[in-house]
Amino acid sequence: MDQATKLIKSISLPKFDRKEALPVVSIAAAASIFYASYRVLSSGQKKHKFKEIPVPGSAYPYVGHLMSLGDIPGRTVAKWHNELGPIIKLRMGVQNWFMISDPTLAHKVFVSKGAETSSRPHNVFAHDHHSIGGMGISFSQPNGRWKVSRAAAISVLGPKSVEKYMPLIREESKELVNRFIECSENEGSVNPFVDLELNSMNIMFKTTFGRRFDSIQHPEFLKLTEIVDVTMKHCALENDLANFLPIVSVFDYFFDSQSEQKDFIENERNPFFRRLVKEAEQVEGPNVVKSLVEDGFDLTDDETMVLTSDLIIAGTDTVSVTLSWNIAILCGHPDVQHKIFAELDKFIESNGRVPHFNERSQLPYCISVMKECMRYRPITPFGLPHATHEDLYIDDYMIPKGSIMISSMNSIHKRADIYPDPETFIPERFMNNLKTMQSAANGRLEDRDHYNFGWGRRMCPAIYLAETEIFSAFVQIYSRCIIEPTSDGFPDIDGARVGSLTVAPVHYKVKFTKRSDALI
Ligand code: HEM
Repeated sequence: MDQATKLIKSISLPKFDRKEALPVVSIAAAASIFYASYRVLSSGQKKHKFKEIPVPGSAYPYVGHLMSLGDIPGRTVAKWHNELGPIIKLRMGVQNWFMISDPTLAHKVFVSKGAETSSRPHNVFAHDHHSIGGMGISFSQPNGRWKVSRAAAISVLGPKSVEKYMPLIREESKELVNRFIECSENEGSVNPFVDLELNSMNIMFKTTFGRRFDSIQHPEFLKLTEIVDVTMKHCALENDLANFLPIVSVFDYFFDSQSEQKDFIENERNPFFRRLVKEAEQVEGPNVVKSLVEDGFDLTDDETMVLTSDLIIAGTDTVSVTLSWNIAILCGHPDVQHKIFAELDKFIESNGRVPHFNERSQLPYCISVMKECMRYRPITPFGLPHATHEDLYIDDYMIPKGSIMISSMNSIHKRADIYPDPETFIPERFMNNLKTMQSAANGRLEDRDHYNFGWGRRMCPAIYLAETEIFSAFVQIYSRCIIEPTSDGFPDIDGARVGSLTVAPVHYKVKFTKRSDALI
C-alpha cells in the first residue's frame, strides 16, 4: 500500500545509527516472520465448523494483503467482492479485516449486533494522543463517556440545532459561488477544491466556535487545515503500521517515532483548540461550545476540546470532497444540469429566491442527483472501521473477537440488485425515495437510499448538517451557473486521489459560467 510504504520510508532515525540498529531489527523481523508463519501453518490445520469466509489469493507472507490493495484500495476490494462474494477476509499483517458488501449482512453485523461491533480498532495516535486516552467521539470506545460525547454531538448537530445555523450556511454557499464565478471570469477556470474546503471549514468553524475566515490565506485557516490534514493522516488505520506489523513497534521503541505525534497534539493541537474553546464562550451568537454548556452536558474542558476537534476534522473534508465529486460528475452531464436548471427555475419563478432545505420536496430531481452522485462516487472507501469486542456469530459465520469490520462502500453502492445498471449515472433511480438522508439512514433497512454515513451506534451524527450544506451549495451553484469543461477537457472521474480517510477526484479545473437565463 502506497501510504504504508511511504510511512516505512519516512521513519526517521533521530537517536540511533541505522547500522547499529540493524542487527536488532533483523532478529526481531526474523522472529516475527517465524511466528507469523507458524500461526498461518497451525491455523491451516484446524477444522472449521462455521462457513468459511473467502480470502483473496494475493496475500504475501507476514504482510498479508497490505501490499496488494493497489492505488485505489476501495476498487481493489470491490473487485475481490465480485469474485468472492459479499463477505471477504483480508489478512492485514497480523490483523484480520472482514469486508462486507451486502447491506442486509452489514445491517445484521453493525445494527442487530451493534453491542458487539461498535468499538473502534485501536490506533495509537487516534486513541492515545488525539483522543487523550479515549475522549471525544470518533475514536473513543463505546463506554459511558463516549455516550455523553455522542449524545452531545447529536444534540448540537441534530435538525433542531442546525436550523439556528441555516442562514449562515446559505450565506457561505452564496459566497462560495461568488468566488467560483469571479475566479472563472478572471482566470478562465477554477480548481474548486480549496474554495470548497474554505466553505465547509467556515460552516464547521462558525457552527462550532462562532467565527469564520475571509480568505484561505487567514493564518488560523491555514493552521486548522494543517491540523486536520495531520490528524487525518495519523488517524488512518493503515498509518499505524505497528498494529499490522509488530516488527514496526521495534522501530517505534528504538527510534521514539511516537514522540513526534505526541508533540504535535500537546504543543500544536491542544493549545490552539483550548484557545478556540475559550474564545467561543465569549463571542456573540449561537455556537456548539455554548450549546454544550447551555444544554447541560457534563464534559470536562479536555473532553470539550477533543469533541470540538473531532467535529472540525470529521466535518470539513467529508463535505468538500462530496461537493467536488458532484461538480466533477455533473460537468460531464450537461443534460442533467439542464434538468436541474428547469426544476430550480420553476421554484425561483414562483418564490423569487432559491429554495431552502425545508422546501426540498419541491425539488425531487435535484435531491435525486445529489444522492446519485454520492452513490456513484462514495467519498470514503471503507467508512470508519469498527472492531468486534466479542466473538461474533452471524448467519453461519464466526468472526473472532478483535477483528476489524468494514463496510465496503464501493461495492455496496455498485450492487446491481439494489442499483440496476450500477456503473451508469442515473439520478432518476432515487425519485421514489425523497426522504432526507438523515431519516433514510436512521430508518428501516429497506428504506435506506445509500450507506455513505455508516451504520448503527457509530453512524455519522451530522448527517442532517452535511445534507443541508450539500443542498445549499447545490442550489446556489445550479441556479446561477453552468459548469463547463476547460480546453484541457473534462474532469477525470475514473481516477481518484486517495487520502487518509476519504477519496477525492484527481485535481481538475472547470468553468463556472454565469447562466445567461439565470433568474437570480
Ligand atoms: C457527506 C458528508 C459526510 C459523510 C459521507 C460522513 C460519513 C461518516 C461515516 C461513514 C462515519 C463512520 C460511521 C460508522 O462508524 O459506521 C462518520 C462518523 C462521524 N462523522 Fe460523518 N460524514 C459526513 C459529514 C460529517 C460532518 C459534516 C460532521 C460534522 C460534525 C461529521 C461528524 C462525524 C463524527 C463526529 C463521526 C464519528 C461518530 C462516532 O464514532 O460515534 N460527519 N461519518
